[in-house]
Amino acid sequence: MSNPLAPSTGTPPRIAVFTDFDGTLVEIAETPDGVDVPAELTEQLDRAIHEFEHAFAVITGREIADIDSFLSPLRLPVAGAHGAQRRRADGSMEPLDEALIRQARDIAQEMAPLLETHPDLILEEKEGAVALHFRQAPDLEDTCRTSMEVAVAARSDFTLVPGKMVFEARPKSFDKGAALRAFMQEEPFVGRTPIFIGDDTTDEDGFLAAQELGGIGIKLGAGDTIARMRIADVRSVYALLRGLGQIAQREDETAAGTH
Ligand SMILES: O=P(O)(O)OC[C@H]1O[C@H](O[C@H]2O[C@H](CO)[C@@H](O)[C@H](O)[C@H]2O)[C@H](O)[C@@H](O)[C@@H]1O
Repeated sequence: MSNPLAPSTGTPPRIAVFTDFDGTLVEIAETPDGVDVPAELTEQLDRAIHEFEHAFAVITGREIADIDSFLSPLRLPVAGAHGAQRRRADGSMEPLDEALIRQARDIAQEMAPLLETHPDLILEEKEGAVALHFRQAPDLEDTCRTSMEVAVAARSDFTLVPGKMVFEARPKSFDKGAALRAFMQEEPFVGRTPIFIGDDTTDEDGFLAAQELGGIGIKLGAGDTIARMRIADVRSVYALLRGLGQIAQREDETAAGTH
């Protein structure tokens, strides 16, 4: 597939757009529940869905239910819990192995004593994944890492991924790259050129998958990355989505002869 931003001599490739959520569509907040979702964002995404002919999905560490709640009334295709959960564009769910759900629950339970001792820590128990947040207690970073390492080491199906002031346990068989590849095999994504936008280390798998499929990874902010493009911040993501949406719509109108 060709680079969607390169000069094209024929019909421009249609794009499929994938974005991370926290730190990409919304600014990082002090707590997982504390994020501010501006009305401008849901309006922008509502437009984007139509401009990208529904080839738009969120790929996130959050649970799908969280994304639905934050972006209500939108119900987008979403890969949640780092891909362990996946809702396709037709609304159907990819089933998740019960054993993985159970193991994630067990990891969460093993963190209970730590939470009792340190109430500033926040635990998110997700379907198939667990996040232990230490943003309110940065001194406990090493304690959190060790506790999660021990829990994950006892379960060969799981791996530990560090995020922004958080340690997350997720199944080894899922990551954001695998989620992007799964979407790309389905309508309306199939045959399009993927663009993945993200800000965090867990987004690197998404950048790699997008680029291996002929598309582009776009990283927000500083830090090492394999993404081929970089933009500054969340506001730039809104501007990028607006611009890409306008181009996609204009190309459709031109192809339909209405321009
Ligand atoms: O893949 P993402 O969409 O980037 O989700 C990654 C994790 O994001 C959330 O935690 C992060 O954002 C919180 C709110 O801004 C912040 O308080 C926390 O310190 C960050 O780590 C979310 O709570 C996790 O479940 C996601 O996995």
